[in-house]
Amino acid sequence: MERIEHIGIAVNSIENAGKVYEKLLNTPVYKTEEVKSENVITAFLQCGPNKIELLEATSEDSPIAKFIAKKGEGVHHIAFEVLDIRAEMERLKSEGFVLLNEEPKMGADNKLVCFVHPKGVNGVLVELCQNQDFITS
Ligand SMILES: CC[C@@H](C(=O)O)C(=O)SCCNC(=O)CCNC(=O)[C@H](O)C(C)(C)COP(=O)(O)OP(=O)(O)OC[C@H]1O[C@@H](n2cnc3c(N)ncnc32)[C@H](O)[C@@H]1OP(=O)(O)O
Ligand SMILES: [Co+2]
Repeated sequence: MERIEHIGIAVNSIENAGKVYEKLLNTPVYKTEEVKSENVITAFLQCGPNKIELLEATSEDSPIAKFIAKKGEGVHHIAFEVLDIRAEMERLKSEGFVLLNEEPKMGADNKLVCFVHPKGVNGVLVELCQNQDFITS
């Protein structure tokens, strides 16, 4: 794992939360993107070397809608940057972690992503993400 790439925050409204985080971090939302496969709209703000990813559900069966219904708005996941996502997925599987997708899938910001079940990580949903530029195979 290289570094924390982003922290994902589940919000009811990207528009409203975007304004709050722009004030908090004193920097503008630099990108918004819909990720249809996850049923979310995302908005990104840079915070030093890391990013904050705001996530709004686009449907009731979105993981974000389910999370907010249970726990309310708040920190949803921590994403770690990896150089070789497939190798890291194999390593985590061999360590007994439960992966939520068998193959890397496309996330926001041109990244390949994989999620690790929160039950095995002390209640924290973990995302692995690899910049597409790092793909070697
Ligand atoms: C935009 C793309 C990408 C990026 O590029 O950055 C993203 O970040 S997408 C983010 C949204 N996508 C995901 O979260 C995908 C992975 N998540 C899942 O597969 C599911 O949400 C889940 C984690 C497997 C939970 O789904 P499910 O089992 O259907 O929901 P439940 O509500 O029944 O939860 C079971 C259990 O897990 C706890 N839970 C759920 N979400 C979280 C969470 N984010 N952090 C911590 N714990 C979580 C939930 O509370 C339940 O616990 P118990 O009640 O104790 O059983
Ligand atoms: Co994320």
